[in-house]
Amino acid sequence: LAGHFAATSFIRHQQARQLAELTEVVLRRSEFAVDFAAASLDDLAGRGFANCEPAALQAVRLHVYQRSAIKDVRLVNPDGSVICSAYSETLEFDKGWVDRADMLASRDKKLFLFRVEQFGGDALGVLRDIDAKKALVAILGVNASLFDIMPAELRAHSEVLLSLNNGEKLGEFVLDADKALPFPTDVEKSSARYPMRTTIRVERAVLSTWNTEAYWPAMAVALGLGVLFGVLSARSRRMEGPVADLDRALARHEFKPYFQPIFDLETRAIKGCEILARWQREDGSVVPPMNFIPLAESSGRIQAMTWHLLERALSDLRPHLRANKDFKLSLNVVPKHLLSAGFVETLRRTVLSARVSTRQIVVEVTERDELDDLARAAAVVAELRDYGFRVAIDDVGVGHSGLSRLKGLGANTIKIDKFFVDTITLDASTTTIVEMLVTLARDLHMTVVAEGIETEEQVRALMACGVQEGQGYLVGAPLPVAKFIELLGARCNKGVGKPGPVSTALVA
Ligand SMILES: Nc1nc2c(ncn2[C@@H]2O[C@@H]3COP(=O)(O)O[C@H]4[C@@H](O)[C@H](n5cnc6c(=O)[nH]c(N)nc65)O[C@@H]4COP(=O)(O)O[C@H]3[C@H]2O)c(=O)[nH]1
Repeated sequence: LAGHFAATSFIRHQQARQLAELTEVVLRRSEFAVDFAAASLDDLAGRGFANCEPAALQAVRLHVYQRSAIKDVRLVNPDGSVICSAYSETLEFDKGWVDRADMLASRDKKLFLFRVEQFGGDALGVLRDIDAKKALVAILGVNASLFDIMPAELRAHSEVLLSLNNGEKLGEFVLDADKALPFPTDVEKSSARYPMRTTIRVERAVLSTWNTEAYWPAMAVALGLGVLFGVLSARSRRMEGPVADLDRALARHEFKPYFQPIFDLETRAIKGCEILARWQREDGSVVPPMNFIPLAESSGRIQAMTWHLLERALSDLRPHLRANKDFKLSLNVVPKHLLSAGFVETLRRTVLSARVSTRQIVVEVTERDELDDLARAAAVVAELRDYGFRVAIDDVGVGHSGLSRLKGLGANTIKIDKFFVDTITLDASTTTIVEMLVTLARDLHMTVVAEGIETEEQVRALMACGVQEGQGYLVGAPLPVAKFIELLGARCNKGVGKPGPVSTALVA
């Protein structure tokens, strides 16, 4: 009975977690769309197009044409009334245009959101103050496909909604709009940055069948856990702290750089690689980074580990880096380390003493944790770039920062998370997001790298969105140095320029 109870509550807990994650995804995508609109308006204002001159309006129309999510751009007075519109004919379709007083303020005090009713449908107005006399408004079609994320079993029994904090609906994904869901349960998340929230509404009855195939495994786990708990608690009394383990491993140089190729999607030429840490224990077992990076970070060991990995990687790949000056080596750096005193100087010294050009080193900063002090981070990025280093923002799209923050950072490259690559061939919503990212990257003169590419189909979909570089098992998993060099050699002998078949991929 205890096993049954544990298994059922495990499944309920899993379901609640999955629904909360899906709601979070919808919220992130919606924030992303607003970020995109705001960045587009900033770009127009920065280029001096916030006026009604025919040449400016023509430039704005071109801008709108290139961004399918943005339907129109208007110049407005401080009270919100329209001065002129990129597409003046759309003005007559407006069904009520709200005053400034009825627009909702964002955390960024120069950005307001409101609902626009157009063509009988809902759209989102994003107002950006330019100066005391004028503001720009982007009308954003909150594409229903942005929310097309529900698993197949739930699609017909759920709704995905986006609304403003005043309750007005901005967009929804519903299979049958005429049919209300019987006995729904709601999971809701509000944005911290924008006055809006997302809701996933699911028919309660389908939850009793969703994922219940996990019942017997969960039951087995529940029973097994009882035994394990006894064993573990006995063992933990004998165990030393895990931080001591880390220190010992550092002293014994057990942290090894593995290398994952970064390739040109069209030619499949290997343009560089990312260093990914592995802990190679004395007994030969290999521990993945997620099992020790968080601890290394919280215990302050991440800095020593990062420098060790870089030195080792530079020495492993020095002949290749010196022979091929276009080859780039990417290193993961956590925000805290990036902002620590002496980071740039130590990096420069380490790279120069290996006699490698700073131009070949890419500092990858993860965006998963919020970069609290954006101004300081931007100053460090500027200093790095002055010395010739390149800077990439990792995990874009799943992290905490908005695109406007990314823009302020001044990095060279955006890395699109595997999360988006996984679904790009499955749902239209991912394509919309990736297209937005690529457009924005192009505006900001940034390059885009997609992570976690496993299939040719994904390569084709990413290329169609304008992505040029990627990494993933399709060409190579993270490899120990000998295997990585073997892969580089095999590629050179084969000659690049033609897509490499999957058979040339190596696994660690
Ligand atoms: N299923 C699948 N997975 C793929 C594919 N291509 C790449 N991956 C995995 O995706 C992760 C990409 O690295 P990341 O986003 O930088 O994410 C990294 C990075 O954030 C962190 N990390 C790894 N090494 C270091 C390090 O030296 N320093 C720091 N600070 N973080 C590190 O740990 C994360 C996880 O690293 P890994 O486990 O090596 O996982 C790597 C890589 O092995 C694919 O086609 N399919």
